[in-house]
Amino acid sequence: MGKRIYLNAFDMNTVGHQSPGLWSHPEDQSERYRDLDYWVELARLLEKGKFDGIFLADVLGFYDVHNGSKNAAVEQAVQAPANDPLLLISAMANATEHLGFGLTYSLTYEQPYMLARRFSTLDHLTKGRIAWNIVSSYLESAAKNFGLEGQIPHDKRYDIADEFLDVTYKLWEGSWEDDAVVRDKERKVYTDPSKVHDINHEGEFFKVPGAHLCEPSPQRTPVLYQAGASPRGREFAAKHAECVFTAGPTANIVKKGVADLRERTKNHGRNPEDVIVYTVFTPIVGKTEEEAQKKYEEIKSYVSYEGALALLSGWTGIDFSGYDPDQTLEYIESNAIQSAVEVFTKADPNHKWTVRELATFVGIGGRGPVAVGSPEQIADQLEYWVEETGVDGFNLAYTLAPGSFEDFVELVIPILQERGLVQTDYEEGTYREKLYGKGQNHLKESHPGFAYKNLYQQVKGV
Ligand SMILES: Cc1cc2nc3c(=O)[nH]c(=O)nc-3n(C[C@H](O)[C@H](O)[C@H](O)COP(=O)(O)O)c2cc1C
Repeated sequence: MGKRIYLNAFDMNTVGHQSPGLWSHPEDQSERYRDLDYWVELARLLEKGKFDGIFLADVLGFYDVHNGSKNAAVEQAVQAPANDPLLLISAMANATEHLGFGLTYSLTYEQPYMLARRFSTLDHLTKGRIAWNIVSSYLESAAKNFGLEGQIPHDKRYDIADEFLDVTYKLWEGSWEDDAVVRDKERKVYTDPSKVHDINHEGEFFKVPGAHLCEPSPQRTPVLYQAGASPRGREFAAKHAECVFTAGPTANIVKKGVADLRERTKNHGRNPEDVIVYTVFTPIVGKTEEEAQKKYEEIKSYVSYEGALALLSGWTGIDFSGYDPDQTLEYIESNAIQSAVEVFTKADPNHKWTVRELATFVGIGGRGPVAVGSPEQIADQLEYWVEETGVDGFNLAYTLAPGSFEDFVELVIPILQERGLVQTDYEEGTYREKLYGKGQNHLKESHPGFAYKNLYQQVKGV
């Protein structure tokens, strides 16, 4: 058996997600995002295919950089309209037993005290199957609607994020002792108050004097996802993340990013292999290669060029409307996703991307590769990417929802299972146990959040 490949379905509570224009394809049902049954059916399908998790992305504003307007994004449904992903999870969890839920929540527009409570609640309700995709947001339009003049500068967002995480670790790990809750009906004591500690946090950005409002949940700290890819972003990921997401057009580019991340992880005193790295990948599978190619050609004809530019402009912070389609992209410092500019400029000096090429590439599945082929060919490609780049798994983007996931579960999963590359059944237990092994409900000792475990208890004992 080769190395186990981890699989996440990559989705968002919106229309079309990573493939602008494809919502208009007759087979696409992503407009059913408004319908809870749609999500419940999807969760059941993914669990049938033994996916590790569903990763729900989120943004808090319109993609309005292109042409200085939100019109293209609104018209072409470029990650808009977008509903809140959190509210889908209870229903999906109730319909499944093992699937993990990766929920994106931006910390830039949230207080740590509130966010910690949301995730503890979800960890209880999912029986320990929740993960937090830590983002600090990249859209100017979001910042303005949360009352800011504009976005907080790129690297400062990560400084704030560092302190935010410290506060949440204190709440999740340090505030309630393991045996604080006794639920003793005879003595009429639910919780021993001497075992619930105020965290007394007073930092540069946050002040949280009190105790966590929730009792300890199965995982305490949710599984931590992160996708920062700029140097500062990778530093943050190397320190905090248990699962890291990356996206790049070629194996060589992704490989460099993975090696850099693992090196940084080591520098933080963590085992580089403790970080599970996923890259974005979009499969278009047919029963035969010809069928897949036909599907691909058809899918391509539904991609929206304007929509793809709107998406790309939002990610990079660059307005492409003034560019000639044959003009090449050069590196520009940006306050949005710096790595989105970098992978298409600096990362491969031998390849200059024209705007047209970029839009065509991004139009299907965003910033990751598209693989077209028979089930065996797709399985070969996944194996190749793992071997070539050092990633541990994939965030599989869809072209048509839920058809892409149905095809994958029906056609590709059995082959991957036969090759011993993906799980044929789930481990029991929490999401963290399913990723790291039995008994691993909580953060590993080498993780910075672990230091907060029993912190206040020790202080009291001094
Ligand atoms: C696979 C993947 C998924 C992402 N999902 C989100 C998301 O849902 N919401 C968000 O605001 N940012 C998302 N991002 C962006 C990153 O979290 C991060 O903000 C971005 O890469 C900017 O950081 P950087 O400049 O350090 O790369 C995602 C990135 C990747 C690679």
